Order: sequence, then structure tokens, then C-alpha cells
Amino acid sequence: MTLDRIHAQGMVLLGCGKMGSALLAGWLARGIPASNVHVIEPHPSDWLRDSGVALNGAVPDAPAVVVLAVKPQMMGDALPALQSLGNGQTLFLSIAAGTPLARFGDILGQQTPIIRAMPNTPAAVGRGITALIGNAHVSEPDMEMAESLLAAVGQTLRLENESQMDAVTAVSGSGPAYVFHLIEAMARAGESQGLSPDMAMQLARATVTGAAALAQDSTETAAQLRVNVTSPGGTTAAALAVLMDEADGLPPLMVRAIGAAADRSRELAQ
Ligand SMILES: NC(=O)C1=CN([C@@H]2O[C@H](COP(=O)(O)OP(=O)(O)OC[C@H]3O[C@@H](n4cnc5c(N)ncnc54)[C@H](OP(=O)(O)O)[C@@H]3O)[C@@H](O)[C@H]2O)C=CC1
Ligand SMILES: O=C(O)[C@@H]1CCC=N1
Repeated sequence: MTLDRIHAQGMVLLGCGKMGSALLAGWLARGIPASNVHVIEPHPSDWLRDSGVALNGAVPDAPAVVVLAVKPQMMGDALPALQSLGNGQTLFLSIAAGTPLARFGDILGQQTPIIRAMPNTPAAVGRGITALIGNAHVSEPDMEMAESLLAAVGQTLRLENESQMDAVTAVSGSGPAYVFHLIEAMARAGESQGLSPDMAMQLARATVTGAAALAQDSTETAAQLRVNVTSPGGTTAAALAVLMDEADGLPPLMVRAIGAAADRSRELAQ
């Protein structure tokens, strides 16, 4: 069983903010005993205090896994406290954007098994997707343990090489924000057509979540689902003529937006 090591040795979560708490909620729901999870978090939320985890105390000598969920900019300050766990049997699992595997080895020791992963916030409702890649010291059981932890909050996907992580971060890591912004933009456009703010937001939110559910459940492609909405000469065709414009429609805008996110991920790695 892939999570047996955690039951036997315990685990550590460094940083329990937005992503850390989404992951922790999934693990507890999946049956990892709260007392096996040691959380280091300077400003614990009420939910975290009430969760039953071991909070800000001594960590086990050899936990099965340490999950790193602090901001990339905090990693340099936070990691040295865990240096004694490096170069051993403890697996490190980082979800930090733009932080290469090699940087962890520099601090924790070059023999340390380290997995770099990129989840996203739908993990909070069990609908995330996480891409993973490990360094040369990660064993297959290590990888399976990490996948089990991340499968508690959604789908998982193994990458072939670390260079894919910048694009993954730009598409699925940051991607939920693009969809939330789409809701905002649709609602604002509805207001400009005379709807009240509340009504426009209700329509936009329900439309995006309903369309997402249809995309999830249907066997049809996204392109076909779009065609299904589009009556020849109708209203959708009029909107899509604007959105699908090759010069200044959504596709070139998305290429620029995702390109900017991937570039930022590469910059963070410098
Ligand atoms: N949010 C997202 O959509 C995604 C985020 N990520 C990655 O996840 C990581 C966390 O992001 P997110 O959850 O959004 O950020 P948050 O700021 O919400 O969470 C980080 C947490 O770490 C705490 N922290 C700061 N310093 C330390 C320390 N030395 N030891 C322990 N805890 C510390 C922070 O406390 P305090 O606030 O008091 O400083 C905060 O609660 C980042 O590396 C990010 O790149 C990856 C995928 C998606
Ligand atoms: O914005 C960020 O840097 C993080 C990584 C992906 C989502 N949030």
C-alpha cells in the first residue's frame, strides 16, 4: 500500500496556506490520521488548529515525506530547518512554482529524493490536476506515494522531463485564475448589456460551471460541444466571430497570457 509509509513514519507539511490546506483537507478525507501529519505554519487558520494535526511541534526523525508548500521566495528561508532530513529515506515533495529540482538538492543534499509537482486550486474541491516529475533518487514506490497523496485531491499526470513544468504551471497551475477572470469578464459584459450586477454574475458563474461540467461528462470534444451551441447565422456565431479572430481573438490572447506565465516560471528558476 502506497500510503503505509506515512501511517508508519508520519509526514510533514511545510506551509499551510491556500494550496497546503487544500491538500491537507484531501489527505484527512482520504483517511490519513491527523496525528500523523506534522504541519509547520506560522499563522495557522482556525480550521488548521481544529483539524487535529500536530501543529508547529517537533517533527519526526525520519518522516515518510515532507511536502513543501511555501512560496518560492520563502523556500530559501524555510528549507534549512529541514536540512537534517536530507540525503536519507525521507521523500521531499515540492509544489512551489518555478523552483527547479536541482535547487532543493543544493540545500538538502544531492542524494535527497525530491519530486516537483504542480497542483491547482480546484484541489480544494477534489477536482485538481497535478503534474509530477522526480529527480534520479526517487524510487517507483516514492513516486506512487506522491501520486497517492495528490490523487486525494484530483487527477495526476507524470511528466517526461522537468522542462515541461513551466508550460504545465502556465496552463493548469495558473489556469483556474483565467477561468475565474472569464466569469468576471462575462458578468461585466452582461452588465454593459443592461443586466444588474447580481443577475449578470449569477448567469456567468452558472454558465461557466455548467459548461465545465458538460466538458467533463461528455464524450464529445470541446470543439464539438462549441459547435452544438452554435446555430448557423445565430447569436453564438456572432460572438465567436469576435472571439475566434486569428489576429486579436481569444487564441492569440491566450498564447500571450500562457507565454507570460511560462516566462515568469522560467524567471523564478533563475
Ligand atoms: N495558489 C495556487 O494556485 C498554487 C500555488 N502553488 C504553489 O504553492 C505554494 C504555496 O502557495 P499558496 O498556498 O498559494 O501560498 P500561501 O501564501 O497561501 O501559503 C503559503 C503558506 O506558507 C506559510 N509560510 C511562510 N513562511 C513559512 C515558513 N518558513 N515555514 C512554514 N510556513 C511558512 C505562509 O504563512 P504567512 O502567510 O504567514 O507568510 C502561508 O500560510 C507556492 O510555492 C506556489 O507556487 C502551486 C500550484 C497552485
Ligand atoms: O501564481 C503562482 O505563481 C502560483 C503557481 C501556479 C498558481 N499559482
